[in-house]
Amino acid sequence: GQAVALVETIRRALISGAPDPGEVGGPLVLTGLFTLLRCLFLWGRDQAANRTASLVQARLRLRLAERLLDLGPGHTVTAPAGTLRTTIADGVEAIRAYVGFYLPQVVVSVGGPLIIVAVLTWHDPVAGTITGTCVVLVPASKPFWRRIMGTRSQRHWTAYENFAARVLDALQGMTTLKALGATGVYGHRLRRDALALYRATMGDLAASSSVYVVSAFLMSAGTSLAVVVAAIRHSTGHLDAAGLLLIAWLTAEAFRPLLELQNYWHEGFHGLAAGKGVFALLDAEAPAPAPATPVRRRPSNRPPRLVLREVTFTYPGAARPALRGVGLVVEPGTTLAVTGRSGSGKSTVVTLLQRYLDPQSGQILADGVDLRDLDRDEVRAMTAVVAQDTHLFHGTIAGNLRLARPDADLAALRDAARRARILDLIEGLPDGFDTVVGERGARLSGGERQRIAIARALLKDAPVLILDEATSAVDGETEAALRDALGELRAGRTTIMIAHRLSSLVDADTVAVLDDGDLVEHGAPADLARRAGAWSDLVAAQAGGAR
Ligand SMILES: Nc1ncnc2c1ncn2[C@@H]1O[C@H](COP(=O)(O)OP(=O)(O)OP(=O)(O)O)[C@@H](O)[C@H]1O
Repeated sequence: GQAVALVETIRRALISGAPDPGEVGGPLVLTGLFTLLRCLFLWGRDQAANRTASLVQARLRLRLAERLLDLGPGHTVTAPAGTLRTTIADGVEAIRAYVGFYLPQVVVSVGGPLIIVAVLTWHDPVAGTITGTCVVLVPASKPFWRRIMGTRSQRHWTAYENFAARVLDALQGMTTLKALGATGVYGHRLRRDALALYRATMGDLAASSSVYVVSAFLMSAGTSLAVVVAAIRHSTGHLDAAGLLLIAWLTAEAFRPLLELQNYWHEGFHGLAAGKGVFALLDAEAPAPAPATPVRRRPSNRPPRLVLREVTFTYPGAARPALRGVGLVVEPGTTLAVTGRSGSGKSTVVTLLQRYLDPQSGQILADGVDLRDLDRDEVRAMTAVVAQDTHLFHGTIAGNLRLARPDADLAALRDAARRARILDLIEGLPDGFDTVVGERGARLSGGERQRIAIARALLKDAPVLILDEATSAVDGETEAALRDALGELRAGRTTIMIAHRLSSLVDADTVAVLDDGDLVEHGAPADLARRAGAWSDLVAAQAGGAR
């Protein structure tokens, strides 16, 4: 519209040689209106694109976060945290360009040129045919490029994910790397990954600039050809000067959306490559899927009787089972201690009890109900864990404690902290419960973090308690105090306690000794001590080690 009105203005003003303001005024106003309308449409397009892209991004992030939380730690057994981070942060960002700019531009690039070519053909069939042919040729060459671009973009994305995962790993393991003096070796790996990323990026860019050059050539050639032919037709009297002007303008306009699409092509392919990771995560099969019709265990706050019945579990990709036909019973309110050599399967018992993963065969029952049939929220609510490596989130101590019970008031927090023998320490800090603990609780010692975990478990007040090397990070004096706190925590709960140090198992009602995934001994500590079995061997080995 803009082109037609402007050419009409020029035709009336200059070409016809009669610049009558009355005659020129109409098309001139129309030109102004069309120009304004075009600006408004462009603004509207950008607004709509940005809004759509932001909405898609926000919803995708939300769904991915929900999915990740739903998949739980069982999923990270096979997917490195760095890759997941890249998928959620950068992958969704790349999809923004695909959804917000590339896809709308595809619509514009199909609709716009079609309309313009139709107007051109109606005006001058020869110019219309030439422009139409070139307009079709540009996208027709795309399938060939698509294959090359698709592979290159995927390679680039994979290299980017690897590099990002490596950097995150280095940041998380910085202390270990420094302590091992391995920063050089690791730096070398980082350099190798960075170089691979550089090569993949260059390959990707080379492919995309080749596409750009070929398409730009087709577009320029098409425009020039149409104008040259129109000029010839003008010289032979088939076309007037205004018609020539209109063809020159409209031909350029017909290619403009294609040129703009070209600019988004590269980003579009990044979005596609990133999309694979995003959709793979959304479609990932839950390692412990929710039951179709969940069963409720009532009353759910009563300590349950836990039974492991012939449980066999093999980690994905592992050559041999981590647990083989393990059968155990933990009576309500009693404590079972699980011990055994390193790698014997103790932590795997804990992982299965929390239902992060499901055993391939056998069952884990709580009051006779298979964990697989329980509502997953109930399984999570049923257990509190105090682990060897307590994770504290960046934030205040109160915030970390309230993760266990969001509605806990200060009095409840103080009570839990007192029972976990950590109240004095917290109140001695400059901001008390509002002290920020730093990322991963870096400002607190291992023992202090563990006591905060005990306070957290006390607040959660779950009927099943899992203690995974709970007193490993504290000195002898604190351990004695902690043992009291843990005794209090264990009261009235079904407890599974994992420990290497046999001294921390004396409070257990029963002991299970694992060896290489097999349950080799099971019974009361006093009975086991009388037998010359695996337990006695462990005691003897530890006594020897101590000596
Ligand atoms: N994510 C995993 N993928 C594959 N194999 C695993 C994985 N986690 C553990 N394993 C293997 O399963 C077996 C049991 O491991 P588990 O962590 O349960 O032992 P553990 O008795 O808790 O050891 P530790 O006392 O050293 O913590 C080991 O052989 C271990 O190598």
